[in-house]
Amino acid sequence: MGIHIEAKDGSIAECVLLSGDPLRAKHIAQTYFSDSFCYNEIRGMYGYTGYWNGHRVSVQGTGMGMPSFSIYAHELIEGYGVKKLIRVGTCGTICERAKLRSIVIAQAADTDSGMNRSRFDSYSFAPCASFSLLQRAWDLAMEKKLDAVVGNVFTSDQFYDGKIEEKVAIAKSLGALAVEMETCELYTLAALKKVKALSLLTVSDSLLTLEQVPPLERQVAFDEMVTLALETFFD
Ligand SMILES: O=P(O)(O)O[C@H]1O[C@H](CO)[C@@H](O)[C@H]1O
Ligand SMILES: O=c1cc[nH]c(=O)[nH]1
Repeated sequence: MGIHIEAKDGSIAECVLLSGDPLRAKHIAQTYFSDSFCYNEIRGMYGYTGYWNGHRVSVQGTGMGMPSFSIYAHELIEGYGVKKLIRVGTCGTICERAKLRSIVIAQAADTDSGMNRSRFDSYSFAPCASFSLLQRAWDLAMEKKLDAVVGNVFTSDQFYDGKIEEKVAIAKSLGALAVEMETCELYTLAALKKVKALSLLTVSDSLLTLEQVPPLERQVAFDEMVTLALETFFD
């Protein structure tokens, strides 16, 4: 039992899906898992364990931004022995290749966050996906002919950022595909704690055209990404 997760020992699977929105986590458990139960309600940050195609799996809400995400990922790994984590999130596209509802498979993450400067001082760590998960997700996405792209993302510290246009221009010029708020911390914690991690992101809006998917779809939809994540764990 941790400060933010009240699950009993042994009640969280080794493979965990991570969603910023706790209601997306609830929806995933209700839609994809059999025999599921809710192991966490602290702060309304739902976590569920169940079975997918006979495999034991969990899903946990993380909240938005690296500090919130970090608390849940830390407690899952240190307190409950979680070994593989796949984020199933949303992102804003900043490139022509990723359209609304495309899946972005995050190979690595740029950031404007100060968290890794605080951790590593002048050492500039490169947060990147676990290659085995990345390769499997990519191969599956191609096999299934999904509208998926692989590349870097920009993990931003602020959603409403007065300097977002300048930052996106830099990120875009360096080849980043999309903006979101957690992947850098996921990949950093995975390296520090020797676990495997991948970030899959469905494009919910465009910073280029300002199009958006409707809010309910952002909360519950994105079936292709969730199925891809589960198949990546258990292929
Ligand atoms: O949909 P989630 O997983 O929350 O991800 C994205 O959406 C939130 C911003 O609206 C941030 O957490 C960002 O990373
Ligand atoms: O962080 C995020 C997530 C979705 N869309 C954005 O523009 N930013």
